[in-house]
Amino acid sequence: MSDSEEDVLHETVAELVRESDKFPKICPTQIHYNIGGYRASTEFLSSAAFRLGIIAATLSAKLHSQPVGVMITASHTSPGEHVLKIVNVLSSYDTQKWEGYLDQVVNADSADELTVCLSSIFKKSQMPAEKNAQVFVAYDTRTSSKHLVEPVMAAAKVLKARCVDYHVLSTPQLHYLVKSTPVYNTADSIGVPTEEGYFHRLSEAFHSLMASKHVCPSVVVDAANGVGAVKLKKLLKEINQDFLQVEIVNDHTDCSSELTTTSGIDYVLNQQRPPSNISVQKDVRYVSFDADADRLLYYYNGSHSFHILDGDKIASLFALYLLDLIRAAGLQLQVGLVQTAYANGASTSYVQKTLKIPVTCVSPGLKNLQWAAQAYDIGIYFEANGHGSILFSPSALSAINTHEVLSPAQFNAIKALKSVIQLVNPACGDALANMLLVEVILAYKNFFLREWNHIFAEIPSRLIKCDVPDRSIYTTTDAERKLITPEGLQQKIDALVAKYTNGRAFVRPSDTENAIRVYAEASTRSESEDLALRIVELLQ
Ligand SMILES: CC(=O)N[C@H]1[C@@H](OP(=O)(O)O)O[C@H](CO)[C@@H](O)[C@@H]1O
Ligand SMILES: [Mg+2]
Repeated sequence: MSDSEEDVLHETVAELVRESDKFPKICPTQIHYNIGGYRASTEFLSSAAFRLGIIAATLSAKLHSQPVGVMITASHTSPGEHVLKIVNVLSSYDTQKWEGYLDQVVNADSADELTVCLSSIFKKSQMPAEKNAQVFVAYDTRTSSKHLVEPVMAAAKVLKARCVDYHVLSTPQLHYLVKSTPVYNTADSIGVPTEEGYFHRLSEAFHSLMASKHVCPSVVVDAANGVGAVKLKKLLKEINQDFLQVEIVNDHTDCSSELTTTSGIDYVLNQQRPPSNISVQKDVRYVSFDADADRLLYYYNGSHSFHILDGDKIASLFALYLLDLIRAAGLQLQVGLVQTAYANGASTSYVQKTLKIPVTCVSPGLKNLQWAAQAYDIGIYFEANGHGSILFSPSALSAINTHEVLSPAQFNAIKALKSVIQLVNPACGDALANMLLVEVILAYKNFFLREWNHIFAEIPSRLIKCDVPDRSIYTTTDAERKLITPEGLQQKIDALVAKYTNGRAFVRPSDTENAIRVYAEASTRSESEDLALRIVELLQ
């Protein structure tokens, strides 16, 4: 670094540190960037947002002006809390290193510490030379979310980055905007980089896939009083009503209201019942989103019971459809499924034994699933909680785009594959896109939810969250399915599991909450419950 560059670096760091005084760090404890981003009380996050803005701009400069997104979302947090997430880049680019930088900067306590930290990071990344960084910010509908935009913008301004405030967006929309913005004019043209471009991409693909179907499904969507309500209404304006009828409930968009605690995916999954204000009618299908609209699940009332179609069922449905299309097109492409240990064992068996495609199990967290999905030509990845998408490798895209079609059936299959590529979100789970794809497949298969549900029967399972004083004593291996420490505990769990028919269980520390999660499967509901509770006793 030349002397003049050193001078610029010192000046910039000094200016950033001065500016950071406007967003003082008041959080008494350290916070860590984990698989869900930074999650903390809103009042603690304004300093984190400023410092995250610095890292976002630095990262963008390092990536030759590729935009870096900052999403401010309430997602599944309780009122008074927020999540700050770096969008897109951190799942693919030197994750550990940059997450480490982030934590150092965000947790620096004094001006001196911040100065040392920033100087070191800037030196390592050859900043702050004029590099035309770009930072895109967006927030969800929670009233307090937009207050965290200002600190991000302030940081970007000091670093002379181009900072765009996209206002209210769903998390997957911001991913789309970051991913579709051309850099170096070599955009792989996933679509026009505007919100309209996003809606157009979805509606065009959906219309093309539904064109030959003679059904008009009717769906009730619980938008969890989140951003999905606003965005789904916009999308529906572009969707031909002959193809899909949607009624939206829980569409209050200030999700600090009490209502979020009785709606949305997490409520439905944890309580195993519909949102409290929905009375589920027989033969109607229902969907719940989470508050930032990157996750979804379906449910319905059968003759005697309530059934949830979660991420495992959605992933299996996607696999079933893609295999059909690939076969019909006459393509040789390897489809694989990526899951976490929370995937129901029956879904893993179904995909491996019935669909005969490989399954990879990875640690929870979408970025882990996305990495693993890259190993396949077409990698379907889903967490049981409804978060997932499909990744098409560059060679799969090229094979599909250049395939020589020999019959009308092959032509139709290739056309459908191209539309699926257009429909799914290339960067993350997307409740809107995935709902449209589910509807396409149900129409194609002539399935109602019952038929879809019956592709396999879940092994009864139970998930329990245990609060513990110190989760750091729990360490794991094998995609977080086995405990290394506390010593001897895994052997005790194995001994318990062996006593149950179809028993499977694991214990892991949560990455996002100060808790331990216990998951158990066994042949009957009461046995899975019993196994989980006996493991909880072991922990205590
Ligand atoms: C059992 C479960 O649902 N775990 C969730 C949860 O992770 P934990 O590490 O279990 O807290 O939050 C993650 C981030 O949103 C998500 O990726 C993951 O699936
Ligand atoms: Mg979410």
